[in-house]
This record gives sequence, C-alpha cells and structure tokens, in this order.
Amino acid sequence: MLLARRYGLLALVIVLAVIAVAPLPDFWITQLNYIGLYSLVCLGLVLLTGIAGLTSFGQAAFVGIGAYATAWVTLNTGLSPWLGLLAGLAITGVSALIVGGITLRMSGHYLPLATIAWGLSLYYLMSNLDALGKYDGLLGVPGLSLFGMEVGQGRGFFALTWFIVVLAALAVIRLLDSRPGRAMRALRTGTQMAEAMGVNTLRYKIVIFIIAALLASVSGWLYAHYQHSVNPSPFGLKMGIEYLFMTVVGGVGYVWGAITGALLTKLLEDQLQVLLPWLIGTSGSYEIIVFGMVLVIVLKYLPSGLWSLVESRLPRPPRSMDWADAAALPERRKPAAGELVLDVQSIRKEFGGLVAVNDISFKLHAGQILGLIGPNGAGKSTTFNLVTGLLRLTSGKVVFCGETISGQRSREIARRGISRTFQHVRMIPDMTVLENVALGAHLRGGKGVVSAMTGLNRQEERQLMREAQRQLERVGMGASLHEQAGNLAMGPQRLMEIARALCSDPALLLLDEPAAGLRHKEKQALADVLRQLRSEGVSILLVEHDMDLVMDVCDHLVVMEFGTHLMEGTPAEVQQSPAVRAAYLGTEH
Ligand SMILES: Nc1ncnc2c1ncn2[C@@H]1O[C@H](COP(=O)(O)OP(=O)(O)OP(=O)(O)O)[C@@H](O)[C@H]1O
Repeated sequence: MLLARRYGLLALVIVLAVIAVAPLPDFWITQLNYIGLYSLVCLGLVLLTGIAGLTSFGQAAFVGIGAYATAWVTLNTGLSPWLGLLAGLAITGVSALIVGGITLRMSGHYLPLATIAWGLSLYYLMSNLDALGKYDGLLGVPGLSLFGMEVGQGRGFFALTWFIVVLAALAVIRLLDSRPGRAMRALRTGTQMAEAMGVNTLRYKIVIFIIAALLASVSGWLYAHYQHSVNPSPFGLKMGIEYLFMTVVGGVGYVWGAITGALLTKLLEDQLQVLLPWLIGTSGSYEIIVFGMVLVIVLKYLPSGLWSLVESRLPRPPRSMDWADAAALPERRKPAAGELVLDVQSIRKEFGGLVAVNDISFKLHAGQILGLIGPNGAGKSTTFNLVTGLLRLTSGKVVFCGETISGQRSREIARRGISRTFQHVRMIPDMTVLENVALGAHLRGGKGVVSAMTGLNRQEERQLMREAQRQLERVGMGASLHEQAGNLAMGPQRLMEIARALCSDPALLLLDEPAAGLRHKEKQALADVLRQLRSEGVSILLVEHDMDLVMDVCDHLVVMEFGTHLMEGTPAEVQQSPAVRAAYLGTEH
C-alpha cells in the first residue's frame, strides 16, 4: 500500500504513455482529451474550494477568457498560439486579481453568489461583443504545433494535455506541502488562527483564486485550439456548476480527486447518453437528472468524494526527515529578565451597552507567568483578544516592548513577537502534528508560491521543519511528529498549539485556557511544560479557570470581575483575599 502512494504518480505516467502509443480507438483518445481539459479546471477548484473553502461557480468563465484570448490573438494578429496562451494568462490573471480582490472579502453564501454573478457577466460579455463574434463565436482557430510537430489533434494533443495535467498536479502537490501551502490549508478553518500566525489571509485567498483561474485559462487555451473554434456556450454558468460537480464527486479535498471526478463524470455522461434513451425509449438530457441524484447521494454518504475511499486505504508514509543538518532559523532579540514586556493601560471594550472590559491595566515583565483569572464572563478572553488584536479597543492602549500595538491587526502583532493559543484548539486536522507546528514559523520563512511549485524552497523547508521538530520536542511531543493532528487527544492537541506558538519565536506567549478539557495527568504535563518554558526565560500571559494550575505555575495574578480589575498580587495573596473568594462564590464583598 505504501508503494501505491509512493509510486502512484509514476504508475499514472506509465499508463498515460502506454495509452498514447496503444492502438486504442480514436473515440477513447478524444474522451481522454476532454477529461484532461476538465481535470485542469477541477484541479483549480481543489485548491479554491477543497483547500481554501471558497466555493466558486464561475470557473467556466475563466476557461472562456483563455479560449477567447488565444482565438482572438491567433485569428487577428496571426501570432503563434503560444503567444495566445500568454495573452490568455495575462488577461485571466488581471481579471482574477480584480474580481478576487472585490469578492474574496465576502464570506458565507455571498461569495458563491458573487461567483455566479461574475460567471454570468463574463458569459454575456463574450456573447455580446462584436469583436468576439457574439453568440456565433470565432471560427478557424489554428491547431497547436510544438517544435514543428502537430500536436493539435488525437494522440499529439493527448500527450500535450496530459503532460500539462500531470505537471500541474505535481506543482499543486508541492505547493500544498510548503510554507505558503500550509498557510492556504489553514484558510478552511477560518482566518483567525492563520492571521494569529502572521498569515495575510486575504492575500493568500487572492493568490489561490488567481492560480485556479490560470489553470482554467490553460484548459480554455487547449480547448480553443482543439476545437478550432470558440463560442460562449461551453463557458456559461451550467458548465461552471458541472466543474464544481465533478470536483465534489471526485473529492474536492484531494489533488487526485480532480482527475477522478473529471474521469468518472465524463465516462458516466457518455454511457448514460447511450443507455438512458434505450431504457426510457425517448431521447433528452436525462443524464442531468441522474447526475443530480448521484451528487446528492455522494454528498450524503461520501461527502469527501470518491477519492477519499482510496485515500483512507493508503497509509501515508512518514515524511523523510532530511533536516537534521539544516541551519537554525535566526531568532529575535528577547527582553532581558525583569524588563517590561507588556503594558496594558486602561483598556476598555464595549459591546453595545455592555462594558465587557472596563479600563483594565496591568504589566507583565520578562520571564514571568502572569495569570489572568476571574469568574465566567469576567472579561478575560475579551482582554486577551484585545491584546492580540482580534478585537478592536474602545479606548486605552497596549504597549509591547516599548511600542504601541493597540489598533494593529493580529498578524502585525504576531510579527512583533506575540504568539497565542486558542480557547478552542484551532488546527488543520488532516495535516500532521509537525506540519501544523511548522505553520507557526510562517513569518520566519519567505519562500512563496512559485518557489514551492518549482521545488526551489527545499533549503527553507528543511529549516522550518527542523524548527517545528525542535519546538515539539521542547513541549515533550517529539514522538508524535508524524501523527495526524486530528487524531490527537485534547492534551497533546493543546501542547501542539503551544509548540506552534513557540515556533514563531515569540517574546510573549499568550495561552487562552490551555487546561480546558484536560485530564489530571495531562494538566500535570502542561504545568511541567509551562514551568520549563519559564525556566528558559519565556514570558507568558495565561488565562485559565483551573485554580490548581494557576496557583501552581503563576508568579503574579490579575483578578477580574464583571470587566473590572478586582485585585492583583501573588497567588498566595490572591488566595487569601476575601474579595476574590466572594467573587468566585458569588457573594457580596
Ligand atoms: N462578541 C461579543 N459580543 C457581545 N458580548 C460579548 C462578546 N464577547 C464577549 N461578550 C460578553 O462580554 C463579557 C465578557 O466575556 P469574556 O468571554 O471576555 O469573559 P471570560 O472571563 O473570558 O469568560 P469565560 O471564563 O466564561 O470564558 C460577557 O458578558 C460576554 O457575554
């Protein structure tokens, strides 16, 4: 089974090479050519929908841009189709940048609606422009040739198309297993965690959108030269929905799901077009009805698509650990023990009429564990989120290492050296523990999408992995590097989050209820880790309900009640305070 995963791609290439020379009827070569064209669009949808969680019904419009651009260029200027490809990619890239820049800020159902709107607009634009031949389109588009060889038809086109599909699939696989890829995979879980790790989530959404559009555009370029003509009908909303259908049925979260979906949909469509009229006794587009039912059944019983069946049966080989001799990542200068790290000055947060945080002030010094405690609803998490930039202050000021950080975005605050964990663990469940933790080092790397796709990021990847391993060992999780994060128990999940936060080399670590949901033994392990981190000079702000843990590890406590500062002092002082006891017991004081 391991062999199947390792050599699966090689097997696919061999199968494709055999098909290219085998005496297969032309009908099948034509079918496979279309499957290749669809696969390219679906591959983009895997990135867009499966990885980033952005649903698009508008991909067919980008196929249209690629097709019309090359048709217009080759017919009107007589230039080579390869220049037509460049023109198509340029126009697609610019339009995706504009459309994506506007629509990707939307969330929920607004984004899919926006993709329908732009799909329709581009379709009607193609259908109404005189220069593009209106509904008749453009005829007489030349075939493709490469180094003097005709590759515009049959097996030549098959070889070219599938060469591009395999290359694109490889590039996407490499991308997903890289610094930018991890950032992209974090998008599906929402933007808060990724932003807290320093990821510019909007930028990555736009980049993914452009990549998906470019893949669709290449498909359109191939299509125009294969068909020798273009007209608007294959680029409308119906086809946009079909591309999404293929990808979801194949497995929208998997690169090979794109090809599986395109293959099965095309084959099923052909078979049904023959079978259904024979069964029903009358002709019509009945296959659409069957497709609808298939989609509902797949969504109900196999929501991750058909490829997930294969995926669950193939064990993932552990990543080969080739980073032992990689150079250590540079570290930031940390404040010396006792230096003022965090100065919270009269911060206030109002939610409508409710004052959740009422002019709270406190200071945290380097090498200290400061506990922020108080009964439920006291305003601890809100204070935490004000410091990390997740919430905007109503008034007040937060100064970190001498610089005012209030008003900044959470990724800018992360860049300055504050890292955090979340009250409810935020992780990418289908990535390994090591990969999840490597996301924490996002800001310590710089390689982007092109380096990742072309494999020019090896050196940096080795450094990031080495750092992730080091931080996992630091919190006692060195034995779980290759485990899937989603399979971890709550205790290790929380330690993994701490390792991810440490991976950013923070000057201040903020932990939001790290003991919530932990068993006794796991709490002890957590306390050991926190004490060890303090002994290494790490400064920590801890929001926690578990009084045993708080009293055990904190140097200083700030107690809140109803958004106000009730008292502060050492754990012993706080324990003896009647006011604190009354606040927890809910009596007057
Ligand atoms: N986004 C929000 N909109 C409106 N009210 C909010 C919001 N977030 C928090 N609150 C309110 O602010 C108050 C403080 O909440 P917060 O979550 O900060 O308390 P907490 O001390 O962290 O409580 P817990 O220990 O239960 O997590 C509560 O009354 C809560 O209902």
